[in-house]
Amino acid sequence: MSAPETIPGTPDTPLYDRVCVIGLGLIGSSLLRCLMADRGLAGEVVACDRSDAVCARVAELAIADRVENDATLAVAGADLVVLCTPVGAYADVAALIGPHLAPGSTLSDVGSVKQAVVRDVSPHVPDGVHFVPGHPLAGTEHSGPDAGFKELFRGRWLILTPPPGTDAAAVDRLGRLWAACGSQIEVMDASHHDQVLAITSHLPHLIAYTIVGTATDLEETTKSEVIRFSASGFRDFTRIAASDPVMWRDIFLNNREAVLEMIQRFTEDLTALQRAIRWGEGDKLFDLFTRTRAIRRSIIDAKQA
Ligand SMILES: NC(=O)C1=CN([C@@H]2O[C@H](COP(=O)(O)OP(=O)(O)OC[C@H]3O[C@@H](n4cnc5c(N)ncnc54)[C@H](O)[C@@H]3O)[C@@H](O)[C@H]2O)C=CC1
Ligand SMILES: O=C(O)C(=O)Cc1ccc(O)cc1
Repeated sequence: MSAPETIPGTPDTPLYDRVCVIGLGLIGSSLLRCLMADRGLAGEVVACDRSDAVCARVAELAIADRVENDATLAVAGADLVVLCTPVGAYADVAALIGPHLAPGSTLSDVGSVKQAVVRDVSPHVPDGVHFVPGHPLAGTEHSGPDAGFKELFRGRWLILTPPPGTDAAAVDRLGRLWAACGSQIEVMDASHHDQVLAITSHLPHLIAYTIVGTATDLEETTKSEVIRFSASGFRDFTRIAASDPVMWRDIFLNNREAVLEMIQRFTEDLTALQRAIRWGEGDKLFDLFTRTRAIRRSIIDAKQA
């Protein structure tokens, strides 16, 4: 699906009458900021988090019309509810809010995995509520409501994974909301999403956690040198390895099959490189590094096109 050309809504006739965002960290608070900046998207913006401190901070930042600590009250009368908690909390949150979702409303999310989300949330979605899972391919290593910003989704992909048979109008309407936040929309099935994200996002994060963990386990003197002299390669890994531990624990536990398959393939390729280094097979190293450089260049070219 390409970005729709129609104007998403106006303050008089907004795209959704009431949008409720549950989980007010980096992603939830960025979405709130987008909704508050464009009053054609939501007539009323309701924010909900289980943490009193987070609710208080969101009220202070004034990035919602109303802040609710109780999710059952927060979702009442909303025609769009977006789950923005770590995915490990989805089953509990869905069980809690399911009976309170308005008929005809849409339930969505921003979770980094999609098959487990369908597994955990679908059983709690009442008949007549449209369930349209989503994933913005946009983020940082920071967490919490202060980390969010309204430009986060600009120029980034937003993947929707509606289960077969989902109402097309509900999918289109949600796509228009994200397009208005600056995202480019793609629709795919949940299992394909999880395969693609396992190699493009989940494995890179696992490698970063591993490298930084390995450096941390080095003896004290070497460790302090690593920190002191860390060049850009290692520094990039430390940025990614600073990502939220709860969120990433939940991602790996909930995309187990695809991640394990990618680890297997990666391990085999790493072993091949290990052999090439051991036996001085410079051609093999050169050939691989030449191919990977071409991939990097094609990504940059595609971005500039
Ligand atoms: N951080 C990133 O770069 C990206 C994250 N995502 C997805 O977005 C979701 C949220 O991630 P972040 O915003 O980074 O997390 P975050 O850690 O910044 O915020 C999560 C918020 O959820 C709240 N929360 C946790 N359990 C809750 C519950 N049971 N009920 C109500 N609130 C609850 C926490 O109090 C916290 O305020 C995750 O599912 C993640 O996979 C998607 C794209 C990028
Ligand atoms: O900070 C980075 O480099 C990221 O990769 C952010 C990110 C984290 C999780 C996602 O599901 C999508 C994007």
